[in-house]
Amino acid sequence: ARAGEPAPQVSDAPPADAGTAAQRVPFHGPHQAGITTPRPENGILASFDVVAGSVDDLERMLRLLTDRARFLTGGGPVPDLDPVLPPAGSGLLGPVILPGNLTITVALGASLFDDRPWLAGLKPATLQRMARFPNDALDPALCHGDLSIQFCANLQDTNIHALRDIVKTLPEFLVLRWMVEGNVPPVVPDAKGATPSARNFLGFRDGSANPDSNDAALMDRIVWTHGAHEPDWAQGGSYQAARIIRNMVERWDRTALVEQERVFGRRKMTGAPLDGGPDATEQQVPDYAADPEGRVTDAESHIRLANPRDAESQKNLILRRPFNYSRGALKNGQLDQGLLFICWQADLEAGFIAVQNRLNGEPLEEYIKPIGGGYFFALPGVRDDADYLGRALVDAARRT
Ligand SMILES: C=CC1=C(C)c2cc3[nH]c(cc4nc(cc5[nH]c(cc1n2)c(C)c5CCC(=O)O)C(CCC(=O)O)=C4C)c(C)c3C=C
Ligand SMILES: [Fe+2]
Repeated sequence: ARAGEPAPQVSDAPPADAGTAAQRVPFHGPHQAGITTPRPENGILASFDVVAGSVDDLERMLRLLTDRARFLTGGGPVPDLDPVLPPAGSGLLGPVILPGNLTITVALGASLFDDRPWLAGLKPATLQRMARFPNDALDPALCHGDLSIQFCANLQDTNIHALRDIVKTLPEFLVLRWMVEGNVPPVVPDAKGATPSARNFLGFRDGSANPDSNDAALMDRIVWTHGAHEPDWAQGGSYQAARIIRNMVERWDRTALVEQERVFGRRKMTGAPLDGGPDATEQQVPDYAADPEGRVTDAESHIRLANPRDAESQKNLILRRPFNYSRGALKNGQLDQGLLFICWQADLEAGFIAVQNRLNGEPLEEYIKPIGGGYFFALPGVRDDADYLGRALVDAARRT
């Protein structure tokens, strides 16, 4: 404490930063936030079963969701109610909600369409139920769902507050199926002010070769749905592939560094590709044409299989936006840690499914185990105060 200021007490809350608490991501726009938005420190992915037997139900649910998301991401005072009633909110954030960089991203699963004849013809072109891949050990309690909501914010309490608000407001429509909490460890910017990629729980920088999320033309091509094969209502949305992938961290921490680097095809500390010189950074682009036999970068390495960087694989680019998760210990005494892998693409089959099929059998499989997840379609954005999430879908359902 400075002179004259009271010394901090055990019972004081850790001081928050007023600037970051007030950070606000615009809710309105052609696309939903939380997809090309830079990741804040914390995330939650929650999957729900939907109770909606008619278009009217669906409309009421989507309007309610929109209202809550608009308020929670914008912030403002919580209304005072008669004390004989439950309070308007959980109170977790106090009487005035500070947005704290919150984004709420709503996406629909294939089962929402498949189980409802009045939506059947309107399913996005490549939306489907997630099928098992060879290395998967899927827990049914952690898979699929009619609707996903991704919460991202500076503080996990902001996400939890938003989740509790939505669970409380929409009990007649939403039944929680599974949820995973994750985080992205902050990194000190380098001397030039650039921030390197965050590390995952295997200790490697994750995100180095991600497409540039500030390149709007690139995002239009690889992230946002477009084209005559998609229903009109779905233009400007995006497919979400979510995978809960356990990391066998005890085994990994006993694996030789050369093997760890061979498995990924990158240096552990810098994130540079293996064909880079001693000063190479994670931004350096590997040159596979100069290494056709895979002597420097193993042909089976994670990055080479995920993106062989040939003309053909250009159409398989995806935007990865993952979170690390750590949720205690398993009954066998192992740490329960992993990656909440989330990626976004304009076409699920050309994106995640094609990349995962190339990765099947990769050496990394010895250290990871996918245990859950699902595929969802993020609705196009909410244009203005008069609009709501999925309005075009509801209008189309009424016409058919
Ligand atoms: C199907 C898609 C992918 C899954 C599932 C996946 C899981 C996964 N990845 C890591 C760690 C790293 N991945 C890296 C690169 C990378 N990964 C994918 C796809 C999936 N990863 C792609 C498309 C790429 C980029 C390849 C390229 O363009 O060169 C890296 C290297 C650094 C980086 O670019 O991010 C790491 C490290 C883990 C731990 C994991 C599952 C637990
Ligand atoms: Fe990866």
